[in-house]
Amino acid sequence: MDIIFYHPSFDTQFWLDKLSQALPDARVREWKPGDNEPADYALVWHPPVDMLQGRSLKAVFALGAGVDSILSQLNAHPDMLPESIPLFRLEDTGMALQMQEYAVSQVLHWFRRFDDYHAQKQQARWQELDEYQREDFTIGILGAGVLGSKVAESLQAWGFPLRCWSRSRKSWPGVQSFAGENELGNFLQGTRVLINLLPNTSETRGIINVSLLNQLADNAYLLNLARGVHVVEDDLLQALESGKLKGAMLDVFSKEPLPASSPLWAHPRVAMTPHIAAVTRPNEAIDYIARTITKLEQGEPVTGQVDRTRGY
Ligand SMILES: NC(=O)C1=CN([C@@H]2O[C@H](COP(=O)(O)OP(=O)(O)OC[C@H]3O[C@@H](n4cnc5c(N)ncnc54)[C@H](OP(=O)(O)O)[C@@H]3O)[C@@H](O)[C@H]2O)C=CC1
Ligand SMILES: O=CC(=O)O
Repeated sequence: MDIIFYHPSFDTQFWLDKLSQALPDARVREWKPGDNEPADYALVWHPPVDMLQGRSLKAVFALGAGVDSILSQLNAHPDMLPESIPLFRLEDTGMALQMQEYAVSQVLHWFRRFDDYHAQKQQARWQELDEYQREDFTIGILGAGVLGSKVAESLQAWGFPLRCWSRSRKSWPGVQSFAGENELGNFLQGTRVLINLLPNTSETRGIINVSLLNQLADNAYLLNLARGVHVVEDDLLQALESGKLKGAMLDVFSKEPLPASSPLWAHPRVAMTPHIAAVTRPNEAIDYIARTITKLEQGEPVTGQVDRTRGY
């Protein structure tokens, strides 16, 4: 079996060595421009179109959880990957724990008013503030998939009221489930901390806009862990100015790296990280890919296949 690998920034040799160890019968090689030799599987992130075009592959694996970039490439070049070739993505493979760490630490930061205490420190001000109450700190998670479900689980341990919003209804103990567009308004009403873990699709792009933000509880917080294009950045700034939003923590931006001219950099109530909320962990990812390829070869059922019509 032949496997081709392409990632613009990973340590390719490390991946080739580890993949060869995990799949000893496979010949694994880095794809380079001009390589038209046959291959059975392709492991990719932001692949050049000619890497995949015209190949009769058994499957393609995206080396991340979100497949928005490869699906948008496919929109522009539908012949790059015919529908008959399944596309897989990474399901968790170590990302859920990272998302849990990020979400729990940020929610507790806001709940314990460390943002306010930090602002007071800037003014050398020693003043005890009123404590927030858990019952006023309802957390709403947009997206109740692999990562959203794990984030909900970790926040449950802290006793916050929890709710989630997805396309299909969930029945998770202790989490109120809202499903579909018709229930989005009820989901937002009373939500104090909004955590975004939606995929980037034509239905979700721009979803965090002025109309959505206005439906949140007053003095709400936004934690965007999914994609920058979910948020209309001008509307976010407006909601911060009006006081509707007390703070925002952003890991992702509509343009990355965030341009130096963005007003988000200097905003005192916006914190940010450079798209590191959950990075691909090579060992776990290789383990998942090797297991999935082995099952595909044996005709066994697998998980992680992207529904290209749905967009995630
Ligand atoms: N910042 C970072 O470092 C990282 C960001 N990400 C982002 O996180 C996203 C989520 O990942 P993951 O949890 O694995 O994805 P999943 O596909 O497992 O979950 C997606 C969830 O979103 C819901 N959803 C999709 N479309 C809609 C819609 N139109 N209306 C309501 N709900 C919708 C789905 O509903 P249903 O359950 O009904 O299908 C599902 O619950 C990724 O797509 C990626 O963009 C991922 C990894 C790292
Ligand atoms: O943003 C990262 C991903 O895996 O998706």
